[in-house]
Amino acid sequence: MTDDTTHRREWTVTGMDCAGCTAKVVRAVERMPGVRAARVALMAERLSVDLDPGTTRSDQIEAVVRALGYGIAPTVAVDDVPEQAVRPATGADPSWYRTAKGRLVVLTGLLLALAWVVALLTPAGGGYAAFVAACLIGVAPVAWRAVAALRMGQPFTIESLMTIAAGGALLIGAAEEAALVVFLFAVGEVLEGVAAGRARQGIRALADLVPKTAMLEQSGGTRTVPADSLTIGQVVLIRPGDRIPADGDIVEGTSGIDESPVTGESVPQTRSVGDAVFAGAINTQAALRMRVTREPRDNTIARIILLVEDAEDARAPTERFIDRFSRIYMPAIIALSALVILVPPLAFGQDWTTWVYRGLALLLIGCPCALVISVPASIASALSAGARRGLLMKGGAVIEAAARVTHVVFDKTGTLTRGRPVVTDLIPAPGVAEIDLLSIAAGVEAGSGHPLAQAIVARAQAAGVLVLASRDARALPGRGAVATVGGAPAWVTSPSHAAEAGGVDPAALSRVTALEEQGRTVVAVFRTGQPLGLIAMRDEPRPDAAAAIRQLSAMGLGATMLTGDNARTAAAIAGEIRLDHRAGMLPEDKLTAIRAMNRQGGVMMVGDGINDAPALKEARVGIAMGSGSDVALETADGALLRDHVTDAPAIIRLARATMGNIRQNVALALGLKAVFLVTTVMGVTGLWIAILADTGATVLVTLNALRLLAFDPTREA
Ligand SMILES: Nc1ncnc2c1ncn2[C@@H]1O[C@H](COP(=O)(O)OP(=O)(O)OP(=O)(O)O)[C@@H](O)[C@H]1O
Ligand SMILES: [Zn+2]
Repeated sequence: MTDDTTHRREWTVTGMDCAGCTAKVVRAVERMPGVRAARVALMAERLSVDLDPGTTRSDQIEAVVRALGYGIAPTVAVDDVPEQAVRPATGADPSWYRTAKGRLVVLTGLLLALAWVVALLTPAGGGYAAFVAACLIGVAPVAWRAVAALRMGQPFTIESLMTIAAGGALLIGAAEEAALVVFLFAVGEVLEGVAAGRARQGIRALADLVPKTAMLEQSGGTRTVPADSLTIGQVVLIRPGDRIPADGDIVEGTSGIDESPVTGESVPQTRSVGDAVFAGAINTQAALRMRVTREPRDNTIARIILLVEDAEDARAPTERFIDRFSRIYMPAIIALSALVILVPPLAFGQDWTTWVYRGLALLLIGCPCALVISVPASIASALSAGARRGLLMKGGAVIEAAARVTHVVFDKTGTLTRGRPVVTDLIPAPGVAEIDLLSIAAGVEAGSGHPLAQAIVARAQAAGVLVLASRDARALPGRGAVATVGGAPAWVTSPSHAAEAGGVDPAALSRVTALEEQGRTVVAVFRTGQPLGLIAMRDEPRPDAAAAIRQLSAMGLGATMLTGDNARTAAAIAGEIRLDHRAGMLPEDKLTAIRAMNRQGGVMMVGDGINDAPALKEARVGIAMGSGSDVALETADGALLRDHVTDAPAIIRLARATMGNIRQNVALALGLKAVFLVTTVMGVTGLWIAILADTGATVLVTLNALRLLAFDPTREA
């Protein structure tokens, strides 16, 4: 996005409570010269701007945002000082009474109380003047913000509606009510801020998991250093009970690691020398030494937080609809209120004061805060509720698509099965020694990352067999691998591919069938025209795979296993887990199958992301499973960080609950508006009820969204 003259800059902006606020900031900044694009992440309180610093300086942008009534401070200049690109772990929001909006509540409240006292003591009308004063002083900062927005080309803001309504009320002599409205408006703003802050904290809590300091090993002992100063290759000491300060590999010690903060996995895992551990996890038992493998800002948890925060930008279609709706809604209400003020007195000779009053109250109904916050509040709560259990979704669009899924497709290896096949049978061809079969096969597979390859190499190492050196190693996707071993090309492939190449002796094929019917995967090893034998492996289904499929069908969802493995092995495994399957699929077959299913409805594909990234992309919703797959987190639409198959139904449950919550919120916000629209025009409710209704709706909507934080998607309904 950024070219030579454009730089991306980021700020933390405080005081934004709803999408109305973010729109105001974005529109104001985007009008400035030299600004290519401006984006605001509401829950992350982040403004990022691509700008040409030669045309507009950062402090000019800051001045504009401040004029609108928000706080602003630079976070990072991503491409200017990359080494500082660590977001400060911000703590909780400041207490409400320390914010500008909080001070306005105190001020307007005191003025109102004072005016009431004056009114009691001076029945002759001194009270009226006191209410006028209270209203004017209270509305001044609001009017100031309205003027700032107006100067930036935004006439219709909540502040401008407020200012007109309060000013109009004064003109028709309703000073007491005007002062009350100003006070209630200030209270509402604070309540909205508190509610939005609660939603934010769920995400921030993740950042607080990484300890601030680390014990760096140096010649002559350890030294306490800030955790975000660690660099790759440094060795740190982690005492039992400590949190791990960075992603790294253990170089000394064995301990139980509680990864629940990062992945949601609640059972501590035993980790030992050579194993990877994540920043934020807790070392439960023994002291460990660990070598840092990732810069602090690339830590898995830092990437999860970024993903969750940025997810807000991937807006749900519902959300975009509401944005468009509220853009029409405000002007429409203003037009309606003009009609209410003008038509009855002019056309029907009715009383001006009554209808001006009703028109002004209608203006306050025009405040779309509750409506515009209804979707992002639910989404933010859902994202952080999911993140705490290792269920990640990249934003509202993914949540919406996941809620509509009708069919779930699973990859077999590493998803429904453990992905750690174990060699069960070695069947050398006549005249071939078992050792040669194994050492040649391991030689071919040594460079491959395929789970079958790893099983063969592991078996060779365990048996103390020399792994022959190889060159020109190459994968035959969906079929096997080939390499030059000991001077001659050698293959390890599926028996069917080997049969075509003349690399299995026909007598062996019945053995293959028998092994495959037991759910084992068989590969044939051969050189040009010379069969060397068969190797059988078995990859156990994950313990919760069958439960996951049962849950999915209870939720009315279909489930299918796609595998490159042969039909008999696939049928045996699918029979154990009890789901539909399609076998013998080449990677491109998987794509075609998913494309066809996409046409019939929403398909979610769950895979380990290692060799099925294209299929994950093709599916309506692609979910990568397993914390190990770094690539997948970036390319998929979401991820299940724990190796639990039951998290697939869980993430759909979360998505469905979120969409349900959003529907409730939209209905609540629109319903309340509709009710008070009618009562206002009929004159049943007045000015201060109108403002109370808007604030009340905003608070109700946010509270309802916060219920999602407590929703446990892993529990069956
Ligand atoms: N490196 C390899 N060594 C031996 N056989 C292989 C190798 N790669 C692929 N094969 C053969 O090709 C088949 C399909 O492989 P593919 O990688 O497409 O599927 P998979 O990952 O094993 O299973 P799934 O599709 O369920 O993930 C395997 O069952 C195996 O017979
Ligand atoms: Zn707002």
